[in-house]
Amino acid sequence: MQSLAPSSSIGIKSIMRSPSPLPNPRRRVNFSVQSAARSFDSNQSVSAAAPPSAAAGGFTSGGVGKNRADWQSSCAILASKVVSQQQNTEKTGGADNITVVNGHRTLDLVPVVDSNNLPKPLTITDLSPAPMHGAQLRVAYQGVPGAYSEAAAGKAYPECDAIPCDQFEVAFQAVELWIADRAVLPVENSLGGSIHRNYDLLLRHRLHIVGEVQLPVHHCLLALPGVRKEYINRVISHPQALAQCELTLTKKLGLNVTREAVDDTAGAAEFVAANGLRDTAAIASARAAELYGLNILADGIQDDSSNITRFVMLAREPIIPRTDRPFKTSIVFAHDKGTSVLFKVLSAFAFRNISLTKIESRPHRNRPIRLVDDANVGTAKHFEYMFYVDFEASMADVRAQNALAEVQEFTSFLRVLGSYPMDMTPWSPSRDD
Ligand SMILES: O=C(O)C(=O)C[C@]1(C(=O)O)C=C[C@@H](O)C=C1
Repeated sequence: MQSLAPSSSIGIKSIMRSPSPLPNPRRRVNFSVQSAARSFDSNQSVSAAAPPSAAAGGFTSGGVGKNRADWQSSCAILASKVVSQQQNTEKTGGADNITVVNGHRTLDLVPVVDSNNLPKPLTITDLSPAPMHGAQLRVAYQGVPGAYSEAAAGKAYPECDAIPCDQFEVAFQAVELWIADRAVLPVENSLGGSIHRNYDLLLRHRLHIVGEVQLPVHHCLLALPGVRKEYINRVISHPQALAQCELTLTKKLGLNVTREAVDDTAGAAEFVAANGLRDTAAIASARAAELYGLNILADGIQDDSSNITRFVMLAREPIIPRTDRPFKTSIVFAHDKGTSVLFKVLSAFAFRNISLTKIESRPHRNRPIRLVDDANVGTAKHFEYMFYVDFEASMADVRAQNALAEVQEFTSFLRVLGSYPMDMTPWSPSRDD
């Protein structure tokens, strides 16, 4: 269900799903482990790697989302229905197909969109029963069909059965509970920056990063057939997508209208279609336009042609790191003596000529603030952080092992989130630019 929520601090109103009910009791899962690869954590525990076949995760060819009907029936997915919204649209009394939108008369060409055939996102309440295991790799993503995350799942695992989830958290849990085999989740965008929620969830859950994919994100402005740009008084989409198109919307398209945030881009398209909103446009993919029967009013509306989102692939077990192709390793660490450790950690990589590709810091939830003196008396001195670092080396590389051994001496907490093949796909700008 969706309902209107108050404006966010950046002045974008959110259309959010109502709070999900509590999860069903979890099923405990057991799985065999092998001892080929190690991952460090704060307790110096060792977790094991999957065999290479599972590790590779199936980079095969084909389409996304086959056997959706099977998936739906076996999981009894709850349909998340959108609440009809009061529209700013008035129908003329007599003429059958004429609609007046914002004072403009237009032919009413609203198509009958039957999105019932599309898989509905998993919700937290769907997470108890594991469905029958088919041959295809089941890949959880956040959003509804037509979301960029679905495209990323298809790029990562071309033959996969893509499973929509209504929240990132649900995608994590779907893998943990064996409902899905992998999750593909966005972590950063070249224009909008990091998707912090997923950094926090990576720490809270015990999944391993087993790969990455970079997806060029090509946004379109979508509206119901017959609706023209002049009729639009609201644009809705995922907050990242709104941010990625802000300049184009205002400067190029002159759309100085209300923005509202929704859970994902394709969900915005579905919302416009399902509610017959003739005064609202959605920012989403061309595939979403096709799936929900919308027209593309403008194509390639991202502010920069190099609009790329990086997704990570998550699995229950790590892969065996290799050195015969470029690998990346992601770690997270903290130190109970504050941030001064950062320099030492970074130098452990610099001395070994290991390039860093990303540094991110997040608040340390268990220890948010550091106090002035050891007796814990006095005013707050500074915030405490968890640091996330990605570096260009495999855990099978001795340089990386030595660097991490050194890092472990400086830090009070260290966890390897994953060591995985880098996405080396050559990048080219979006179609129109
Ligand atoms: O809304 C979608 O379609 C998504 O897949 C989510 C998401 C994101 O979280 O950043 C992914 C890629 C784009 O950058 C915009 C939105």
